[in-house]
Parts: sequence; structure tokens; C-alpha cells
Amino acid sequence: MSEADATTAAKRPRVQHDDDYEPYIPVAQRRQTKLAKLSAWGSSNGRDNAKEARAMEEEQEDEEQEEERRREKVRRGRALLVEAQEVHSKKASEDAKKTEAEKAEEVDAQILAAIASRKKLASDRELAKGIRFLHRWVPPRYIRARSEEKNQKIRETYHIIVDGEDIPPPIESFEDMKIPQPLLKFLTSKRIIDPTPIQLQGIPVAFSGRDMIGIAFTGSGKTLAFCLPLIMLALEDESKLPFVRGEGPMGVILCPSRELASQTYENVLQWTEVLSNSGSYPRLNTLLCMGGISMGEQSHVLGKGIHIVVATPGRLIDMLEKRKINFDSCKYFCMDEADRMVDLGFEDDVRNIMSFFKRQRQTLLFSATMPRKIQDFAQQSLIRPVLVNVGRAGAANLDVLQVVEYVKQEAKMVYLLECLQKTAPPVIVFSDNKNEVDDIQEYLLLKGVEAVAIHGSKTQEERQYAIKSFKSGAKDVMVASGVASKGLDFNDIQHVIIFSMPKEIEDYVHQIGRTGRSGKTGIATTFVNMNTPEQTLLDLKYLLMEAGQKVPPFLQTIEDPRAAQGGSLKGCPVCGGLGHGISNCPKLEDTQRRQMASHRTSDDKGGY
Ligand SMILES: Nc1ncnc2c1ncn2[C@@H]1O[C@H](COP(=O)(O)OP(=O)(O)OP(=O)(O)O)[C@@H](O)[C@H]1O
Repeated sequence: MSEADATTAAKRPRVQHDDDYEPYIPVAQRRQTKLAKLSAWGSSNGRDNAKEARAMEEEQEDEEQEEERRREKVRRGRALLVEAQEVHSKKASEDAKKTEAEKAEEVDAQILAAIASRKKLASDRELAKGIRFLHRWVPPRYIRARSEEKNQKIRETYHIIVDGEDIPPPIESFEDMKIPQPLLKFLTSKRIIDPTPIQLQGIPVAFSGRDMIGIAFTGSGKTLAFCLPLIMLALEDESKLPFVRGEGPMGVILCPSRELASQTYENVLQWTEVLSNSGSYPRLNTLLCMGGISMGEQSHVLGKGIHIVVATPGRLIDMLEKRKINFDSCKYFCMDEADRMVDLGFEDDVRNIMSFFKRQRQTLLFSATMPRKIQDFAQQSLIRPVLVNVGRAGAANLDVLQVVEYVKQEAKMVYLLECLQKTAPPVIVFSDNKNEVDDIQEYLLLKGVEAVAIHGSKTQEERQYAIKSFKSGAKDVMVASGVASKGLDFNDIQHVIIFSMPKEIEDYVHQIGRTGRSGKTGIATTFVNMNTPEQTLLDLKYLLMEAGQKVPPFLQTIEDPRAAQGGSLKGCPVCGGLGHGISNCPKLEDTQRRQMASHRTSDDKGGY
């Protein structure tokens, strides 16, 4: 045999050859053969034979018992098979009775359960720490005396849906919330006079020290709802015992992007300065902790006790690991755009951050879009949380007039110029493609439009410059990728133009939400064409219908394959889109693709 043949032979699986084959001999036949052998042998050896015969009998009994066990096993196997067949046919007949929609719902529930079990934010050890509400705040007596029925009526007036145990009452005025006078005066000067629905229910919940999930439309004042309780808590602590160097923070606000973190930091700074400048309240120190800024710039804060940290996840972990700050006395943890944080893959970072807490904390999650999947895992990870939901999670802001137009790819640029004439500046143009963002800016600049651009590949300085010059009114148009969509609060945006429709409807909701903020109205014009996936168009169609907006004829013709199956059309539990179920959710697909890619990368890294 050649070397190659030998190798092939060695690799070949071993097969049973005919000469090795041992036919099966039934037990009875084996016994007979053995007895015959024994009797032939018996005539020559008496005593040994008797011994051997006894052993044979015992062996025979053993074999019989084994045979019986084998038969019993076969019998049981058959019975189980019959039983399984019965169960199977029963399930098949039950399934036959179900509508397609019910079956789809079941599949959705199974997928949701499978992904929900992986997503838990806090460790069980943390959850087991028990319940003790942290604040000493109580609502005014007349509100405490109000019946639950009356409270519920107030909630209904503002379309507030709540869920949870012992829900604190809604409070319809800032005065009744016992907010410090100087701050009240300042808010009034900014035309913040009455609390918005998320504030009038969310602030009492947060003031009461409860864990909370807050969901409300874009531009509805969520920032104040989660910053104010932290400021009040910090004031309370500082008044009791002033913080010294190395102490604090006592609360942290986590944001998914640097832009959002800077904006929230500016707000907190403004509100705390109003209080300390009044002379009646102590100074609170706030640290902005995010990539792209040197901590040296904030050494004046690091040198004192820190009350509040506003951060992005990466830099915060870095600071905690290097022991530049610690969470020894931290008791308030708020995640803004919490769903976004999970979507962007910060889930492990969040878990890591949570592991630095040394004492029981109050945890709050806020967003405009909070699909059921995130709500479910958040519910598992918070302690007796209160859900405060204004409108459907993921619904569009009703103050935005939504216009959807069919524009061919090659005609978009020219049509954009025409669209810019619809309103006065400032205008935001969105595209999810960085190159397209640059192309649009270049085109607008060529046409004499004062435009800035912002996307993930720009440096921190470029991003800051773009935001600053647009906010100040020096530039009329900002061309942006997704980074600028979530949470950023620009003054009085008149018009949002969505140059390329994002695949995920949640992104669309956030993008159009840059206009129509704090009770003002705005316009959003969206370009769609053949390149827009039908699934996205269907989500868009339902969203327009829900918001009572005009559905253009080309969208009306898009049929929902699920409509023929009957049953109610619920939002997708993963992304909140109304036009599809979880089994064909584009966001879930994307997440899984990303996860697989990251597994592959880590496999590659750890390779041979
Ligand atoms: N009670 C109020 N009355 C009027 N305006 C308010 C009130 N509260 C906040 N605002 C203003 O509304 C604007 C939007 O607030 P904010 O940025 O907190 O919205 P948001 O709900 O966080 O939106 P997004 O989901 O887009 O982040 C801000 O300019 C803020 O000053």
C-alpha cells in the first residue's frame, strides 16, 4: 500500500466486516446450547458439574431478568411514543384551530422570551438588596389626601399610563412639587411654567425615591424630569454634611453619546448655578465625564467633592477603574435614551458600571422609544419600578406635521434645495450614510447655503463646532447622521428633512422629533423611493395613520401581509414598529448580525 493509500485507509471510518459479524443468538437458544454442552461434560466430573450447573442456573435467571427488562423497556418506549403521538396530534388539531395571527403571536412570544432572558441589567445580588426609598420628599397634604380615583382621572386627562405598586400621585404644578423658588423663577423665565405630562407624573415618582421607567414623546421635557430629582437629592445631602475632596458623586446620569452628555451637563450646570447664585442653596459640583475632553480641564471639579456626574459609558468605566472617582456614596443612577444604550452594545458596560455601586441605588430609565423587549428586561432589573408612559412608546410626536414624498435617488439633491424653501431656518437634514452627509453639505455650500455637518467620523472639535455654530444661529442648516438625532435639543428647529429614510422606524421617530419640541409645531419632510425597504414603508404608513397624518397614495397601496391573517396588529416588541412582527424585525436582524460579527472577530483574535 502506498503512503497515500495508508493515510486514506487510516482516515476511513471503521466499518464492520462480514467476517467480524456475530449473529444475535436468542437467550433460550443460548441456554439450550450451554445445557447440552454441560450434560456432555457432566458424565466425567460429578461435583464440579453440580457447581457449574448451579452457576448456570443463576446465570440463566440473570439472563431471563435482563431479557424481561429489555422487553419492558421496549414496551415503555412504545407507550411513550404513542403518548407523544397523541400529544402531537392534539397540538396539531389545536394549532389548526388557531388563526395565523395567533400562531405568529406565539412565535413572537417565544423569540421574545429567548432574547429577554439574556438581557438583564443588574445582578441578582444587587436586586436582593431590599427596598428602602431614599428621599424624604412628600407631596403636599392636599395632594396626599386626594383619592386614587381622582389621581387616575388626572392621568387620563394627560394620557399618562402608569404601572406598578403604590404609585405616587400626579402633581400639576411645579410649586406643589416643592421645587426651590430660585429655580422656579428661572424655569418661568425660560417659559417652563407648567409641568409636561412626563414631568407631572415622573417627577413625583422620582422624588419619592422610586425606580422608574419613563417613556414620553421626543421634546416632552424628560431631561428636567430626571435631573431635578438628582439636584434635589444632592442639595439634601450637601446641606446635611458638605462633600469634601474625594467624596461623591451621589448621582450619575449616563448618556449614549457625547453630544447628549454635553447637553445634559449644560442643563444641570445652569440649574445648579441658579440655586447657588441665589445665596440660599449650597453650591453643587458637576463633572462631565466623556471621551474627547481632557479631565485636566475639569481639575477644578475633581479637586472638590463631586455631587453629580454626567457621563458616557466608556470614559466613566475608565475613571472608575482608575479610581479617579468612586461610587461609594452614589445612590442615583439614570440612563437617558436607555434603549439606545442597549442597542449600541453598551449593555455590558452598563452592567459593569452598576457593579461599582456599593449601596442601594435608585435607578431610572428614560426614552422616547422603549420597545417591550427593553421594558421587560428593565422591569426584571429594577426594584418595584413604576412605569410612566405618555402615549405609545415609539409613537411620533403629534406636534410634528409629517410629509412623506416619493423622490427618485438622482433627483434628491435638487429637490432638497427646493424643500429648504418651505420654512425659515434652522433646518436639520438627516442621512444615515456618512459619505452622503458630506456630499450633501458640500452641495449646499456650493449653492451658497450656510451648512455644517456632523457624523461619527468627525473629530470631537468638528462635532462641537458644528453644534455650537448651529445652536447659536450662525449656520442655517445642519446635515447630520444618526448621532445628532437622539435627544439633542436645538432651539426652534422649523423643519427636519430626512434625505434617506432610516431602516428602523425608531430612528425616524427620533429624527423627526428634533422639531415640534416643548409644545411648538414643526414640519418633517421625508424622501422615500424604490431603495426604501417595503417593510420600512409599512412601518411608516402605520405611524402616519396612528398620528392622524396624511398617508400619500403610494404608501396606501402597500398591503400588510398580516392583515389577511386577522388578529390585532401590535407593535414589534423589539423596535416598536407597527408594520411587522418580531420574526422579521430589521433591528433584531441587525443586532444579530452585529453580534455574530463581533463573535467572529473575537474568534479571529483568539485564533490559532
Ligand atoms: N414644562 C415645560 N414647559 C415648556 N417647555 C419645557 C418644559 N420642560 C422642558 N421644556 C423644554 O422642552 C425642550 C425639550 O426638552 P427635553 O430635551 O428634555 O426633551 P426630551 O423629552 O428629552 O426629548 P428627546 O426624547 O428628544 O430627548 C427643552 O428645550 C426644554 O427646555
